[in-house]
Amino acid sequence: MTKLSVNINKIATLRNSRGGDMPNVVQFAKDAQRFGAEGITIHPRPDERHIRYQDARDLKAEVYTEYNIEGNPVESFMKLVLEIKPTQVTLVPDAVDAITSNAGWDTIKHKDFLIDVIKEFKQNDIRTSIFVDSVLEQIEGAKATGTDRIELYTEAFAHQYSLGNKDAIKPYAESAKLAGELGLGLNAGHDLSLDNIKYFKENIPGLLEVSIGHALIAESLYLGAENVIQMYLHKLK
Ligand SMILES: CC(=O)[C@@H](O)[C@H](O)COP(=O)(O)O
Ligand SMILES: NCC(=O)COP(=O)(O)O
Repeated sequence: MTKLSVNINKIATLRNSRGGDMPNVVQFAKDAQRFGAEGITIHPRPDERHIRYQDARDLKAEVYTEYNIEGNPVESFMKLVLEIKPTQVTLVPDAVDAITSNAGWDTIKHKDFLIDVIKEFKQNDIRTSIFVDSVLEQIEGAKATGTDRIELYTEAFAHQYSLGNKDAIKPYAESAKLAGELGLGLNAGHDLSLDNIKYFKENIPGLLEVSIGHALIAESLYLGAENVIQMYLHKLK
């Protein structure tokens, strides 16, 4: 069974574009859970251009499924996560100016840093996951940090799959196998979508959780547009 955690960063991005409170991110999280989401993911960035630190606090009371907070463990992020104590923290090595996440950790180079950070979260009963590329040495390096889980960075798979290259799944399947042998829990995310999720799931053993945001929100807009346009037309009759 693979859990679906809905990433609601895009809801905050849409809200921020007008400066008001529409759509309301807490209400969206409540509704997403009512619709069946098994987790809510947010990724607060230091410049708060998507989800804000205060959103992260406001969501705490309403997320009764798995609450997953992703981000680079800079001081302000560490403080926020330790204050909120979500179900899971996913560590992502984002540059401050990255448009979106674009690489996994170098778990070998940053081993000592990751060991310290992971220890602190685990001492506070927060499950840890680290964002990694599908490279076997990096999965072994992740094991050495003491993390509970890894999250496979799936952007390359999603891109290649969209071009028809189904073999792009191979490094992910090998990484998943190794993670299972090492006793690491397995999550995945980035650019997963209605197009590629079934194939990904079918080929990745032991997949515990996927976090999906960008495509899920875009698909929701598109699949909902006909209904909403019809509702406007009806009210304008
Ligand atoms: C960690 C990851 O894979 C990203 O997809 C991220 O969570 C998305 O964040 P943005 O919505 O800020 O691009
Ligand atoms: N961890 C990945 C995530 O939360 C969502 O990524 P995306 O679907 O917005 O690319």
